[in-house]
Amino acid sequence: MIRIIMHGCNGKMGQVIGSLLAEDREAELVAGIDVFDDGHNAYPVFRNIRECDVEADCLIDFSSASAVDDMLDYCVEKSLPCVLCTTGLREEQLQKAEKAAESIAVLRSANMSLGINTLLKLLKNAAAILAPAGFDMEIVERHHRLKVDAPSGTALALADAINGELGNEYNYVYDRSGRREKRPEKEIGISAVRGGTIVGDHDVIFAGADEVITFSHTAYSKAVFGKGAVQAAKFLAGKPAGRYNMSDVINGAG
Ligand SMILES: NC(=O)c1ccc[n+]([C@@H]2O[C@H](COP(=O)([O-])OP(=O)(O)OC[C@H]3O[C@@H](n4cnc5c(N)ncnc54)[C@H](O)[C@@H]3O)[C@@H](O)[C@H]2O)c1
Ligand SMILES: O=C(O)C1=N[C@H](C(=O)O)CCC1
Repeated sequence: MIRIIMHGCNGKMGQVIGSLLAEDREAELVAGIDVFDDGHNAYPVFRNIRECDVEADCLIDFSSASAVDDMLDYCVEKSLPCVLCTTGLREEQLQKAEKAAESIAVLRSANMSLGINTLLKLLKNAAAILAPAGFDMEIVERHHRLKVDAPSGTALALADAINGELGNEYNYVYDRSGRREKRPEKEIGISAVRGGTIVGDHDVIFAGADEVITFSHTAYSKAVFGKGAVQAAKFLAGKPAGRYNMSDVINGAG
């Protein structure tokens, strides 16, 4: 059995992971960490990660950006592989995750779904053909009203996949309201919509002269993220230090 610690266990994603692992024959939740706890979980919950003394093979994190620094310190100290799913991290935190990957296995992915990870690959081909032909690129994401970070980590990852393919020459534009000028060529517009219970929609629009091609991904339930995270934890347990991503899991690398 692979023993997993759930960081952010009483949040929406933490509870999804709990339900998935309750039915899993290969992995189990051995402890949870959350600042809020009403005692309803079937595993021990610690309000402070420093208090968690439970042995485990991997940690899954769906918490809050403000909780990620302590979580990374804990994983490094305990030599615990970490599936880092929280979004909205600052640049210094991304660097800290890179540094942690020098001593433990770290898999960071803004979106654990198979669909988005496939889209990340498809976009590279599309951008390589369409951008030189003069197509403008815009990303529109839509999420539930409780989401605190904007734009979504996924929207940024989609933009990075396109930009990386194009030599990182494009600027990201989040707000055009103060501008009075035509759209420059080398930009990727990223727009965020928040409302209701939308699980997560991403449209990547390539707009050319007289034609538009749109790649759309819709998550219909949070289970798509949860399944990917559990799959990633099983993959990461026992792996040597290094930075991993969802394509390693999907391709079954190593
Ligand atoms: N990578 C993905 O596929 C993916 C999918 C969904 C959500 N997310 C991201 O995961 C994060 C959590 O999402 P959610 O919808 O579950 O949010 P949520 O607000 O429902 O849950 C977060 C939980 O973390 C807890 N928390 C806050 N500070 C903490 C701390 N210091 N220590 C321990 N626990 C703490 C909160 O009490 C809460 O229970 C967000 O950043 C979200 O964008 C990523
Ligand atoms: O519900 C959320 O919050 C989500 N966050 C991730 C992001 O920011 O991209 C993935 C989709 C759901």
